[in-house]
Amino acid sequence: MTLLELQHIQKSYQEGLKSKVALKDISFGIESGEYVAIMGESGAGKTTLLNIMATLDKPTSGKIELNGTDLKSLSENEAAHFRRKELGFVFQNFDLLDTFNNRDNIFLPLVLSKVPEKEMQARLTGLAEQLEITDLLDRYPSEVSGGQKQRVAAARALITQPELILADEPTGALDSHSSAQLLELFDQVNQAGQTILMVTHSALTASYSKRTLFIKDGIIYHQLNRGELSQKEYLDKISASLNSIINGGSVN
Ligand SMILES: Nc1ncnc2c1ncn2[C@@H]1O[C@H](COP(=O)(O)OP(=O)(O)OP(=O)(O)O)[C@@H](O)[C@H]1O
Repeated sequence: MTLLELQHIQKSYQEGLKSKVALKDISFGIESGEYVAIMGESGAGKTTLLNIMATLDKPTSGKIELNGTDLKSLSENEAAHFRRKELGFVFQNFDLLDTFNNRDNIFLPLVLSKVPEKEMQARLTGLAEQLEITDLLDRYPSEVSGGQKQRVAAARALITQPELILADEPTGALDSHSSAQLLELFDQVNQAGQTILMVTHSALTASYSKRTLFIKDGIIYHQLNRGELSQKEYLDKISASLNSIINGGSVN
């Protein structure tokens, strides 16, 4: 079943009198249960694309549907409701609230959805252990490191068990041990049926996905499927594609 469908997405930003094209013509579909990475050079339009899929921004033209809902037609209120219900965000700017401790930050989306406290606690225990944040739950976001904040934010995104997880550089602030843990957790939730779409600069992070899309010049320039490849073989292919794309060579 197609979960997310983008057709001829174009996005321009107004810069004074000039208009700058960030996305020229993007079309692709994501099936329910897929695990997709999006790569591309700095400025290629990855965050722009993610923001459009997250209903935080609207395309200038083109069609985008999630589970049959036309995301372009949602009002601000409808978009907020939609995000809470359907999406889990693991974004770079964490967005944790400093007036709540980490536990309450993680619980916040469940409180908004009126999930009983016992159920909230049950969901948190395993997640916190896997992300190694159990000892940090009583602290405030300002009292933990950038990498720890990122793991708290990941717990907050995963605890709602959203159908679609959108991640922007999910391992950006993490050391290699924490990165591997988060990516293993992503693997598990993906195997349990949740769909993941992540933007990353890291070929290693992308090698955990099942499919990698490369953006260049505002279009999907190339894509790779992991298929039966080992993670190492897939990583080598991603790195080779990235090199060719950056150096202007051909990709295969
Ligand atoms: N609000 C904005 N106003 C004007 N231009 C913007 C805006 N946001 C992004 N851009 C431009 O659109 C292009 C794509 O930006 P975007 O942030 O999507 O790239 P990216 O691939 O995520 O880059 P990075 O890897 O560095 O985060 C860039 O040229 C950027 O300068």
